[in-house]
Amino acid sequence: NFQISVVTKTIVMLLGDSGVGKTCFLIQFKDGAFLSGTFIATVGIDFRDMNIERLSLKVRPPIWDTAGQERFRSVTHAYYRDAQALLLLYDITNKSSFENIRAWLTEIHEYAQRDVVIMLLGNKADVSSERVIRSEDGETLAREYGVPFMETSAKTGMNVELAFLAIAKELKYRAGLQAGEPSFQIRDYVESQKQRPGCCSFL
Ligand SMILES: Nc1nc2c(ncn2[C@@H]2O[C@H](COP(=O)(O)OP(=O)(O)OP(=O)(O)O)[C@@H](O)[C@H]2O)c(=O)[nH]1
Repeated sequence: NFQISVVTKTIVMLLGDSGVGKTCFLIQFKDGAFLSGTFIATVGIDFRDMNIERLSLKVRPPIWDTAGQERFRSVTHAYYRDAQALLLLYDITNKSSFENIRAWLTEIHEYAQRDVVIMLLGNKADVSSERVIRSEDGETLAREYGVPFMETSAKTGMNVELAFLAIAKELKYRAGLQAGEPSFQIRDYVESQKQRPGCCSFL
C-alpha cells in the first residue's frame, strides 16, 4: 500500500545550534521528563524510535536528534535528504542561536528534500528572565520563510507535543490520510493551538 509506506518511512529530525535543547525536547516528548544539570552534547546523530500513536494518529516516525556542534555537521548533512520533517530550534536566551537560524535554513535548502516540512521553535521559553529574543522576532523570521513558529519549553513541556502533532497531521494530510480535513494548513493549526509564554498553567 503506497500511502502506508509513505507514512512508515517518515523521519523527523531535530536541528539547531548546540545547547538549544534538542535532546531535552525529545526526552520531554518521549518520556514527559526533563533532565536538568549536566549537559551532554550529542555526538553525530542519536537515533530514537518514536511512537506518535498515543496521539491517536497512527504515525510512527523515527525521530533523529542531531548534534548542533559544527564538527558533526557533515554527519548530519548525509541524513537531511531522508527527513520528511525538520524541527529547527533556537534558544530564546541565546542570541547567536537565533542569528544562526538563517544559516540552518540555507543548509536545509541545500541538503533536504524540497517539500520537507519545517517548523521553527524558540525553545527555553520558561526562562523569561534571561530572554533576549522576543516572540515577535521569531514570528517575523518564520513569516519570512513561510514556516510555522511557536515558542516551546523542553522543561515545562509547553508546545512540545503540539510540535510533533502538527507535523504528524501535515504529513498525514499530504499522504491523503487526513479524512475530514480537506484543507489542513499547518501554520493556521499551530497558530490556533499553541500556548503563549506567560499564559495558562505552564509558566
Ligand atoms: N530552562 C530550560 N533549559 C533547557 C531547556 N531545554 C534544554 N535546556 C537545558 O539546555 C542544555 C542543553 O540541552 P540539550 O538538549 O542537551 O541541547 P542540544 O541542543 O541537544 O545540544 P547538542 O546535543 O550539543 O546539539 C541542558 O543543560 C538543558 O538542561 C528548556 O526548555 N528550558
